[in-house]
Amino acid sequence: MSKEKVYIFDTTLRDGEQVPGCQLNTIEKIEVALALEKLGVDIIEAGFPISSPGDFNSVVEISKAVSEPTICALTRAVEKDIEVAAEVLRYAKHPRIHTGIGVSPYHIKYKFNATPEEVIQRAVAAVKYAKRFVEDVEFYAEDAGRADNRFLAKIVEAVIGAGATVVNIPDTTGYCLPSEYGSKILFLKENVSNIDKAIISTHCHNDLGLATANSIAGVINGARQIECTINGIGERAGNTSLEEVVMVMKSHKGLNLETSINTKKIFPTSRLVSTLMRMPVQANKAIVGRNAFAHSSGIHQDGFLKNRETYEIINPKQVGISESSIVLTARSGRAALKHRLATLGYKLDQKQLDDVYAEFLNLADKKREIHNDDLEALMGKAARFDRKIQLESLQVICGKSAIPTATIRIKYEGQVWEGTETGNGPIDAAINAVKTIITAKTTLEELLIHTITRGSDDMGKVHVQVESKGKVFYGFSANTDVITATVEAYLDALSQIV
Ligand SMILES: CC(=O)SCCNC(=O)CCNC(=O)[C@H](O)C(C)(C)COP(=O)(O)OP(=O)(O)OC[C@H]1O[C@@H](n2cnc3c(N)ncnc32)[C@H](O)[C@@H]1OP(=O)(O)O
Ligand SMILES: CC(C)C(=O)C(=O)O
Repeated sequence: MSKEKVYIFDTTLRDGEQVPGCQLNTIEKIEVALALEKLGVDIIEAGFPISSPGDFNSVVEISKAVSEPTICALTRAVEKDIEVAAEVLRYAKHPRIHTGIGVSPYHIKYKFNATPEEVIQRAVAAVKYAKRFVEDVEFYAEDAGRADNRFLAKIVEAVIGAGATVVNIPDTTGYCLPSEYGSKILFLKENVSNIDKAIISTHCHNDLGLATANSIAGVINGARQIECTINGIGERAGNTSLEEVVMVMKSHKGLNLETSINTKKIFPTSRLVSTLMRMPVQANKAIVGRNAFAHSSGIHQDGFLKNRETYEIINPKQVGISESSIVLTARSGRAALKHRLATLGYKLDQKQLDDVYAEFLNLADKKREIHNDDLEALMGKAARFDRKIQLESLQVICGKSAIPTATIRIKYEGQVWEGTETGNGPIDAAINAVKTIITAKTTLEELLIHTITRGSDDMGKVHVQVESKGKVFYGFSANTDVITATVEAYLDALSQIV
């Protein structure tokens, strides 16, 4: 059975741009419009031309720049709005006027102080007026989500009779449950005599987090256009997210619905909109969030590494993300650690892996995320697990007005030794404390401490150079505590001398 097409009506530049702080200039809007064209959207709602000279100009320029998608301009059921929209759309290859009026009891009573019959008359008059200028006229029944279904059917039938090519049934306040919204669309399919002459469109807001679910309920029940935005931006809690509805339809083959979206362009378009609108995408946002394809717990990572589909329903490449990621944290297991170390060129046997894993967990408990350079540091350290002199404990007193003092316990030749010494700083005190135990004649020639600079919780890496009897020995360690790292690096070098 061939799939039915669902038209994607993108309103990022109209409903999305209504978000405080997300306003774009004309050049930025053209950039987004061109990206939407490449993405494959069918309709771009470019703006509300009567609202300001800037918006007027943007719709003109977008109409000139974009050739494939239909360019749509929003209006109220007001003649002047429609005239202005018609004027800008003269430049569009495929123009559409989107006009409409509020249809819920709240809108009819409070916004318009009108009767339902008067609202129907204004709706019909607006559609007829728009038809004078363009063939393609979409009618929106604002707040249809809270409107009485019988009244909605009546107004929808009247505007289709007046020439509307698309009827938009917005859940303006994001109130509906998916079952209610789906039934509303079905009700229109079954109770509007001329419904087959128009396409039914969904336009669902996300006030209860149900925008995607409601839009999908809409198409399951017969709507064939979804209004949506990149990253789900829009008035208040946002609009339906384009990437979500498109990927729901692509993933659920049983729905038998398709869109003309080039899904590989989803991620780049999401980033472009986020950057230009200065609107970060939440990390856990479906499809395009930073964590949407990131696996961070051991059981998931192990399953994912055995077979991607164990924990992924979408291949990230399908949406333009090059690969999934494995984030190493204290919740990661050996499988993930082994995998990452292998990508860094380390092949470990089980014993080595167990040893590094123990060190890894110690570090991961202190840091939020373990990066490759942390692992390189750990591996440098792990290679020396079997050093002759082991640090058992270290306690340092330091700070302003304190005499830097270190007490150290080290294990050497099966015995534990303790020493305490002062110094001109905590590192000097710790090295002096070691010298009270390991008395071999050595010179600490060089001590290099550097941090990996991801923040104050990062690891310090320490390299030392120790001279003994004319020969130079190198020691290395890494630790979130740089004094401990320094002593370990020093003991690493001494282990090669004694
Ligand atoms: C559901 C949506 O419409 S989403 C789009 C929302 N986007 C915007 O509002 C942005 C663009 N809006 C604007 O720039 C301005 O609000 C304008 C230019 C449209 C109107 O500005 P103003 O003339 O100053 O009116 P104001 O915004 O204060 O009030 C809106 C008026 O439009 C009326 N109105 C609202 N919706 C409609 C409609 N669909 N059809 C007819 N009239 C409407 C209101 O009843 C009110 O009229 P009133 O002053 O007679 O009570
Ligand atoms: C103008 C209409 C489509 C709208 O944005 C809404 O009802 O939310």
